[in-house]
Amino acid sequence: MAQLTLKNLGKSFDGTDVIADLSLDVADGELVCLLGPSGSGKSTVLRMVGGFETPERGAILIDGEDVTDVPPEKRPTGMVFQSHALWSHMSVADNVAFGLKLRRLPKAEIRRQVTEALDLVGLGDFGARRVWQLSGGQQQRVAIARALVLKPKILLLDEPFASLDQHLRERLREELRDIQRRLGITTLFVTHGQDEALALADRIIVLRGGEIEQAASPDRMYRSPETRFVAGFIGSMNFPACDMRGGRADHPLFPVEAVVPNGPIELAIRPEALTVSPGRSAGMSARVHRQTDYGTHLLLDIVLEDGARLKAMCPPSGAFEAGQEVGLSASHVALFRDGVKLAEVRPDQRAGLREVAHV
Ligand SMILES: Nc1ncnc2c1ncn2[C@@H]1O[C@H](COP(=O)(O)OP(=O)(O)OP(=O)(O)O)[C@@H](O)[C@H]1O
Repeated sequence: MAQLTLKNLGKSFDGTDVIADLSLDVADGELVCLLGPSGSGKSTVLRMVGGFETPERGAILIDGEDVTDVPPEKRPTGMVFQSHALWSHMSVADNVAFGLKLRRLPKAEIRRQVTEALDLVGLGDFGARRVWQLSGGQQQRVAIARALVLKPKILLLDEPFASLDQHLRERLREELRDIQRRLGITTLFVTHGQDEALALADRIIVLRGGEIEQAASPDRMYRSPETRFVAGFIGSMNFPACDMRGGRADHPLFPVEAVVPNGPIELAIRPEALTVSPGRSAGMSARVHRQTDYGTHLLLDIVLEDGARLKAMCPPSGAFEAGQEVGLSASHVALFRDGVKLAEVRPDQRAGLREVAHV
């Protein structure tokens, strides 16, 4: 199918750099999610790839061919927007057929391709309906069919499911993933939902202030965030602070040995990496402040003696009471200083935690 290359892209609005110098390779058939907070430049990157914004610097290549100055309608890209921009008075089939008509394909061929595209998104029987007669999820499926019917080399989606309720969003996400795999189409998907990115992507690109903060598989992004920003942005994370002295973090609950220069650090601990047991911790008192039952797990809000708050995930069977004193231990801790990861440590039977990976 197709490979996408972004080379040193730069874009500013009103004299302010929104994208400073962004380079990215998307492999043939890969689904890449651009993830980041509002205003981080995700849509701007996508719109530049689609030809709706012009970069001031850099180049966009599709299969090695420079398309930077090619207008959107001539690019081998198909775009799906959050607001699907369908013509509500027209039939579903006519909406999907629109681009093919512009290409002046024979009528019978248009009908065949429209049917094929609607079948692909599970709307084979809906061709004659008016768009306004469809649900939000069905309308978004039509928008995807309309993009795919033109057989683009690259599929671009800008928060396509953001306006749908959670169940529908999850279903459409799975359907899109199936379609994308079946077609093997190279895809760039913009979202600010980390769960969406974790569920969909082959690779996640976290954008922050128009720059790539980290690029990694969902698994790696979750298990081994490289920066404090990514650690806090993806999933839930506790960040108890302490000092590093003589190769030892002096946190009373989470003593960590690591080759890290002395000075203040933050320990990054996932709620599911904390083990909570009844009784008092050796180093410092910790009490359950609140317990929320999510069915699949309990989420404990724990207050430490020094006032710090931690979230801990427990099996649904291990209920605690508010105010109960508990013991805590961590199975995986990363050390951050000035926003950057210094080391990652896992437990050791002899001495609590010791360093296993030094970054
Ligand atoms: N046409 C425009 N004119 C002026 N500023 C713009 C324009 N488009 C985007 N911007 C600015 O560029 C920055 C990046 O915007 P962009 O829409 O790419 O971010 P985003 O990460 O997609 O955010 P969101 O998740 O809110 O859609 C923002 O500060 C935005 O205000």
